[in-house]
Amino acid sequence: MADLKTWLGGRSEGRPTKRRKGQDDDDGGGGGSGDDDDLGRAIKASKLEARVAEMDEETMLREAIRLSEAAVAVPGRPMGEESASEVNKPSPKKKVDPFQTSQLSDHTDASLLLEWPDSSFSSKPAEMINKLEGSLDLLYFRRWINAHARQHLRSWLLSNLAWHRVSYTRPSTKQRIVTPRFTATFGRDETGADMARYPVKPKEIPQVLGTLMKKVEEQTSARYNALIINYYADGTDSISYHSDDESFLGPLPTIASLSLGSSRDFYLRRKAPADVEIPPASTKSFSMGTKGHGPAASRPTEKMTLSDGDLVVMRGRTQNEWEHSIPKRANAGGRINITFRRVMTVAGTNNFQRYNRGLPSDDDTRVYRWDSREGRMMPGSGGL
Ligand SMILES: O=C(O)CCC(=O)C(=O)O
Ligand SMILES: [Fe+2]
Repeated sequence: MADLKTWLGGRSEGRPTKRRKGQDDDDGGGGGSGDDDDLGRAIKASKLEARVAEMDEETMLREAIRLSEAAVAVPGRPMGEESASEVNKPSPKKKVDPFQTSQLSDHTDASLLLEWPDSSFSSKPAEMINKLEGSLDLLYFRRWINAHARQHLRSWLLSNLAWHRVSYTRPSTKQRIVTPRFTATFGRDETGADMARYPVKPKEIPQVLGTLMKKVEEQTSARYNALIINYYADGTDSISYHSDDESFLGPLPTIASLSLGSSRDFYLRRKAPADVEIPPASTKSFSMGTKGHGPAASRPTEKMTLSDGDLVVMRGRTQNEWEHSIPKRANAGGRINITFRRVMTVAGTNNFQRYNRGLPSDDDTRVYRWDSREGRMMPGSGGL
């Protein structure tokens, strides 16, 4: 077993997690800033912020299911920044629509969204975030999309997309998982496979998103063919620690992630190298790849805040050696995140459909649409 100090500071090869996209959708929590010196302070702070960091895996799962069910039952907050005093108030009775989606849906600047002129984007060069000998390799374009364009994009997404709240029963534990966020998925088959090989046919990438994807490709020097769009209604929605390191994304996948709406913490945590033993998370029979308490809490972490318009690109060995998460928070309004990635196989695309759009056999096959009068997602029909 490698010495922990060496592991914290030194070179190591990561070990891919066994989680697939969307599996065990509890909340990771935990983490902190990346430098070893700051680690204790950061962990303490992050534990205060994310109470789930203290829970064992089983409790986290139960809590996640409870919270995500509550998030469906309780009206979510509309997107936009909120003052602290507004948080935890009962849902407002009057219509609150800070994105003015009702007004914009008729007046959405179609030419802006279809052509995406260069003036919609910041020309500032990316900040490069490189840690632990390049194992973490990020490009960070703050406020990449300008305010006008991102408002139109948000409105367009909310007005036009059909969203899913995927639920499924985990085969190993028979536990019912409700993913604590809404998702929409689009993709393009580039394998030339017979469409019969897709139990759920990938949805064609809408033109607005296809042209945006081209801009992201130019900016990030990579090619993509699959989009996962996440909508986090409020701070109870989250994505737990995971890596997008599935083999169908290729050996060193580049994943670009665009944020719209309320700011959220984005935590990255180094995986345990293959030669470091991680004690089990609890005495219960839960095993979640490299997740766990104890040494997990002392892994190098990097904490960022992703704000409206920010574009982050995870490159190189990042997915192999690090995990990332959006932890639950008390204070958060609505947020949309669009991830761009390149899926290489039919099985990969089917995996995305499974974990982001559900299957006809799932409990909840409802489609959700944004209701601008209610200011939240409601079961509905239609949409892209
Ligand atoms: O919401 C985010 O910023 C992260 C989403 C993510 O990690 C994913 O969809 O794989
Ligand atoms: Fe991810």
